Amino acid sequence: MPAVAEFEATARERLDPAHYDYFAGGAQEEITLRENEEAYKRLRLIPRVLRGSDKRDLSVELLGTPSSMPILVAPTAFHRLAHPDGELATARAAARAGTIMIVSMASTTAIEDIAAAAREVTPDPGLWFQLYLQPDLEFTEAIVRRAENAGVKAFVVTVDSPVLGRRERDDRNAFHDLPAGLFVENLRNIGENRSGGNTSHVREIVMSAGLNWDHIAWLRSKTKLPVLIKGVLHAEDARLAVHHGVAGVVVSNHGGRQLDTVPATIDVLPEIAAAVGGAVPVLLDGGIRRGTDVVKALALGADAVGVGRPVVWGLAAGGREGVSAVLDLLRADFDQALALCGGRHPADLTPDQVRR
Ligand SMILES: Cc1cc2nc3c(=O)[nH]c(=O)nc-3n(C[C@H](O)[C@H](O)[C@H](O)COP(=O)(O)O)c2cc1C
Ligand SMILES: CC(C)CC(=O)C(=O)O
Repeated sequence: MPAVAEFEATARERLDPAHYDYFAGGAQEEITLRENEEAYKRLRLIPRVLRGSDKRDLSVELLGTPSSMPILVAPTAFHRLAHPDGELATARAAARAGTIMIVSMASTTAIEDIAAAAREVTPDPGLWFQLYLQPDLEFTEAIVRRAENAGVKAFVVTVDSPVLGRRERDDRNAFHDLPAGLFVENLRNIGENRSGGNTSHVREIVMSAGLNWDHIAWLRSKTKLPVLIKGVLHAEDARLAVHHGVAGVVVSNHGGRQLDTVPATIDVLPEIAAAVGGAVPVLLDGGIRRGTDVVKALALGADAVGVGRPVVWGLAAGGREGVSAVLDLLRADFDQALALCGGRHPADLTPDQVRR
């Protein structure tokens, strides 16, 4: 079974170089981008023995959503740049794998169509929706309603993007707009009354540096669904998140695409897990490429991990089949690493099994 790196190599051959750079790249010198993967290579695993690790069960439940494994599809934008089937292919593959797909608000397919594709595969797919809270709260609320009506089961608010990071590859390639015919479909036809009745109007996503905890309280007052925040790196922010009633925390540096030189997520996970103290689920993404990476993250306190680029590489390499192949590969790799560590279930892994 090919490794994630081989899917990346195939994707690179198939993609327009500017689009490959958009997916692959990080902010500025890409120190954090590299660090996310390098940090795992510095960690060593200590297996437990004679624990009867047959009959493994990889399934978890996160905030009421069951998942066949603790490996989720992290939200990534613009899947139709990677493959013509775009998010439809990703959603079908995630549904087939029985795992949660966190749909990016910046998807190039409407959430209703994504949900319909997933439902072709399974009646009750685990779809969550990532939000960039827009300064126009009425507009944001309309997106929230739209996603709820499509059947999403949680909202994941990205909080690491008060402004967009500077991606120098995109600057060099002058890649700043979607090609003709591709749109951020979730922002189509929302608030048309205020834009003069133009029904094909698609607004641009704006990053809002003005966001604060009151906006999280506002969102919680507008939806009964769990609200997670994504992009936490400071233990005090994790504590504040619990204090403010957030349902879950995603330890993320946006795959090294926002503030460069922040640490690898795996390196801040222990302090964040300690700060949260089990009050809410802790998820992590960034640099997960192997089953042993998943094992390390779970051992150090994550309830589940997200994969961003590996899914995009699978999509670009082979559409739905490619995404399925990547998810199957990560599942098999994790299952094997878990067995080798003496675990039967994700929760069996403990911090003493990881050494620096
Ligand atoms: C091409 C690309 C697009 C992304 N788009 C979004 C997005 O729309 N919303 C978001 O919250 N995070 C976005 N992210 C960040 C991912 O959710 C995730 O944090 C990151 O990809 C994890 O790192 P990995 O790619 O090493 O797995 C994006 C990442 C990439 C690579
Ligand atoms: C629309 C974008 C801002 C998507 C994103 O989060 C990213 O490219 O990292």
